[in-house]
Amino acid sequence: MKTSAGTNIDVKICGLRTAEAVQRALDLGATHVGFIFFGKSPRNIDPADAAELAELARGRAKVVAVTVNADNDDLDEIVALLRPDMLQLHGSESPERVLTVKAMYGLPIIKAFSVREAGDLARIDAYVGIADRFLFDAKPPAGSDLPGGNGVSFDWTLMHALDGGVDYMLSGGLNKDNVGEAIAMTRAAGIDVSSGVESAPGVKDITRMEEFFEAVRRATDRASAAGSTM
Ligand SMILES: O=C(O)c1ccccc1N[C@@H]1O[C@H](COP(=O)(O)O)[C@@H](O)[C@H]1O
Repeated sequence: MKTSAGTNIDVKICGLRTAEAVQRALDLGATHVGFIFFGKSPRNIDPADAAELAELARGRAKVVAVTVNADNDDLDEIVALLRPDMLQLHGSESPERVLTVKAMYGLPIIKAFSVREAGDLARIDAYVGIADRFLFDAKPPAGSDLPGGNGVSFDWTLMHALDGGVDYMLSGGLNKDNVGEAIAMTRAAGIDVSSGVESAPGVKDITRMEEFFEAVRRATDRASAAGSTM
């Protein structure tokens, strides 16, 4: 998303399920639109339905298929129908599995990692040069069925320990009230939100999306006024 100050930050709106929400996300400046293929999620969508929605985004934003430890049959169906620009692997996929999936479809991979403490970041080492982008999300709360989309944040100061060259998106409990602080604190190249722009699980709220983008715009403008190279 290009801000009024001319800076760039990627904004991914995840878990879209209606044409209205996709259209509004695009109009507001989403750079990535995410579709969730995980049966336990309230945002789960049938690949054929997602494919229809993806046509609205084609050429305007990157279409991202979000999967969790998906097998080849499921991935084949999702990729064939959706024709995503990127795959987000949000489970416990090994580096070898990421390499295999990347080779199978020739698509860039966003590999998600759940973070609670500093040691969790070391897990990315094995994926450097394999995953195209990292995504840091909070660890799910105890008892949750979902590896993501839980609306919980983690300690963003942990990101300060990352090598400056690591290209990553930040997610986990972002909303209009905290996204500015998250951007200022981490200088993430992209942010990703799902439940923080919903009125109920799986139901995107247009006003909340507008407020979210406005908060991102304010934060990036502040960062650019302060001389950040964001
Ligand atoms: O959103 C989901 O339901 C979901 C399900 C399974 C894997 C990932 C999922 N979403 C991802 O979770 C994070 C953060 O979500 P939230 O903003 O805290 O609700 C985000 O990266 C989504 O892509």
